[in-house]
Amino acid sequence: MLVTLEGLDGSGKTTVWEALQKSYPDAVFTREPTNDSWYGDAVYRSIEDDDADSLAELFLYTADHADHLSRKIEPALERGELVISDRYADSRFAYQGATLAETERVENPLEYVIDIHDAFSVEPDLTLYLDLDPETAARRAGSTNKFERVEYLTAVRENYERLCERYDDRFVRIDAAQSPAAVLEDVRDVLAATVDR
Ligand SMILES: Nc1ncnc2c1ncn2[C@@H]1O[C@H](COP(=O)(O)OP(=O)(O)OP(=O)(O)O)[C@@H](O)[C@H]1O
Ligand SMILES: Cc1cn([C@H]2C[C@H](O)[C@@H](COP(=O)(O)O)O2)c(=O)[nH]c1=O
Repeated sequence: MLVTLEGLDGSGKTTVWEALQKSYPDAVFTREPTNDSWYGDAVYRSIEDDDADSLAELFLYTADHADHLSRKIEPALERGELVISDRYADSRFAYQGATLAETERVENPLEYVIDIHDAFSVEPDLTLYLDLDPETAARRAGSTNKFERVEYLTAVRENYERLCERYDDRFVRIDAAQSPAAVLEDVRDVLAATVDR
């Protein structure tokens, strides 16, 4: 089973992902951008580049995703393991969908990014969406990179809203404005009802 954690920068995904490692010791914990491949290194270089080309950046993230799938996720799923990923393809849909809209490079940016993935990606079974307002998200994240701006995060959140509607069979919204303990409790309840069933 593939479970993904999604949300704005600072919404608390990594905090939850780290806490879950104790509860699911046999699961494969992974993340995007990856932090163990040169594809991931290239993505991080692009994140630091304020002038990165928006389409080139989309394809760097997507290359990292393709490698992540074939090298780690698909083999784990074939072994019947639980995979929990801190960010996944929906981050691309939401973030690069917003970047491409800002730079007006393609028509229907969200559809464009989704279509690129359709041919090869694996859809998650469950997506835990940590929903938080952009102001709190940017403050928590510390506005350390070009993505962590309130205006941009507002557009990203609007895309996540579209994804919640489109993929309502797998998206579960968690109120990420709660205390860390309350967020984790909600996450554990959802996992208990799906993964542990
Ligand atoms: N529920 C919460 N309430 C208040 N602060 C929180 C909460 N969850 C996490 N934080 C704090 O907010 C900051 C960002 O948390 P975290 O790194 O888990 O977010 P993230 O969604 O993984 O961010 P990013 O996508 O930027 O990596 C950290 O300082 C963390 O301690
Ligand atoms: C996977 C992915 C990520 N991003 C953005 C979101 C963040 O601002 C950075 C790095 O992610 P982290 O969780 O804070 O380490 O990258 C993106 O724009 N598109 C993606 O596909």
